[in-house]
This record gives sequence, structure tokens and C-alpha cells, in this order.
Amino acid sequence: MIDIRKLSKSYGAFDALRDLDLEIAEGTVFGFVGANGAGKSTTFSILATLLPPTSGDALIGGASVRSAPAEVRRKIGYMPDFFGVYDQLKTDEYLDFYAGSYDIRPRDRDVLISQLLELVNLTDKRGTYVDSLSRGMKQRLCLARSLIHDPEVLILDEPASGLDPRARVEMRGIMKQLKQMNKTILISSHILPELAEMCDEIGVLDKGRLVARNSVKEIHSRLKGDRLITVKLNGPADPAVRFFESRPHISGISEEPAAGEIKFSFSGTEAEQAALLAAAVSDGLGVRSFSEEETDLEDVFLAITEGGARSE
Ligand SMILES: Nc1ncnc2c1ncn2[C@@H]1O[C@H](COP(=O)(O)OP(=O)(O)OP(=O)(O)O)[C@@H](O)[C@H]1O
Repeated sequence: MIDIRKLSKSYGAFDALRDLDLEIAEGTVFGFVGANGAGKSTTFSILATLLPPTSGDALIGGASVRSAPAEVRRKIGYMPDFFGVYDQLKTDEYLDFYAGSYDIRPRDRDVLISQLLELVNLTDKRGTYVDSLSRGMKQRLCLARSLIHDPEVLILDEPASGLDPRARVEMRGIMKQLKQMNKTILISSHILPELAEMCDEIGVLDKGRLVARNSVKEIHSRLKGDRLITVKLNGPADPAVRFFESRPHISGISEEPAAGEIKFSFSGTEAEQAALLAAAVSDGLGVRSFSEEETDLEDVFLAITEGGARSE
């Protein structure tokens, strides 16, 4: 559905985007993660035909952003990272204005506006002034606006930024519904866990390059697979090391004598982990604590993607 080919963008001598190659299948929710300035908004602006690329091209449903921008615009809904201020406009007037700009007939608009407000959970805000809405509500109204012409592809720049946890959960629910409607969705964020909650696949942009790409399923199975366990001991490390070496699902045992602890990777189930702890205690190893380290999603993501989509 989206086919990005050697897409580059320079601002003067500065290369904001370098040779981006990316294919995204229909119905996929794809997340772009990257630090501030990585090139996410530049990519999205090019896909939304608001910014011409320096070289390369991007096809949306077969239409080129270079040679068929009007066709691309009909296929996409775009939500920018900053949206304007609309003094004196009510939510339904706001959507009516955009419906008009997409040539939707006045007699069809009332039902359409009701459906869109329902989709983004704003039915009870119909007739409310846009300026009086919370940030999360404005964001959802902006999403409704981007859906007004029923586009196949949605390009959402930082849709969850600045939202409180409850508003993020709400946004996630809406994304699920849009996915069920078979929309292809591109979302950006600089927070990986936030994207992992909403996306099927994730690509990492760094200084204008795609440095990694992977499916969220794989990241999650890897996260569940290996846990790093730290055991603090009262007694000597040697018997404990021998004990854990003899047990299944354990690899990479390391000793940190100064801290009086040992660490290892454990790939068993939670029940097997509980049984391991019980056995270690009953063996009299002097276990002071037994803890599972939080695995960093970003580390796991980069570790399993290493070499995969690296382009440098
Ligand atoms: N009009 C412009 N002129 C010059 N440089 C620009 C322009 N627009 C963006 N840049 C630069 O290009 C780089 C990529 O910017 P871009 O906005 O695409 O990043 P981003 O990943 O979306 O970051 P953020 O999360 O902060 O929005 C940045 O270094 C930015 O300063």
C-alpha cells in the first residue's frame, strides 16, 4: 500500500532524510520511532505531499507523491503534529467545513459527522466550541477530520504526544477500530513502548536513516522469552553458581563478587521460575533476594534487529 523508494530530503546542506526504502502492506499499523529531529515529520510531510522530496519517490496505493499528488491526497488522511486554533467554530461546524472541502454533499454530511464523532468518542461534544476541548479531545477531533473522505491510508504525526494515560488508552482503542476497518496506518512517536502498544511493525529512524525494522510480535515474544535474574547471596557464590548451572532454562551465569550477587538469563515459565527460587532456598544457598530485571524494550528491539535493516 505504501512503497517508499530511496526517499531523500535535504534542507540546504543538511540531509534530514537519506535513502529511505520502506514497503508497508495494506492493513498494517506501522510505527516510526526516532528522537527529535530524526526525520519523522519530514517523511510524513513528503507522504502527505506537503513537501517535495529532494530525490527518490513514494507511492501510495500506486500513486506517486511526485507525479500524482492530487491522487495521493484523496487516498490519505493526514494528522500533523501541530494543529491550528479555531476560534468560534463548533466541533460539527469544523467537520462540516472539511467535508465541504472534500466536496461531500451537504445532505450527506450530517450522518457522516455523527458517525465520525462516534468513532472518536466525541458524540457528547457535538456543538461544543473546538477551543474549549481538552488536548486529547482536540487530537481526536483532528483524527475525525483526517477520516472525512474515508481514506485508505492514515498518516498520524505523534497522535499520542502530550496525552494523559487515559487519553492514550482511548487513542489506542480508536486505532484498533481503524485497523479493523482495514486502514493502513503510519504513526510516529519518540516513545517506543507507546508505539509498541498500537502497532504491528516498528521502524527506527536515526538521523534521517532507517536503522531498524521489526514486528512488534517478535519484540514481545523476545521480551517474554528471556528474563534476566539477579540473585543476591549471603554466603559464598561458588555453591550457588554450581546449583544454577545444573538447572534447566539457565544460561550466561555471571558472578559479581563485590555486590555479592550472580546474574543469569532464564527462559523458563513463571511457574518454573517460582520452583527455581523455592529449590534455591531449600538448598540453603543463602539467598537474600531473587529478582527479575526489567528488560528495556529499546535494548531488546535494537538487539534483535541488529544487522537486519541496518543500512550503514
Ligand atoms: N524547513 C526546515 N529547514 C531546515 N531544517 C529543517 C527544516 N525542517 C526540518 N529540519 C531539520 O530536519 C531534521 C528532521 O526534522 P523532522 O521534523 O523531520 O524530525 P522529527 O523526527 O519529526 O522530529 P520531532 O520529533 O522533533 O518532530 C531536524 O534536524 C530539523 O531541524
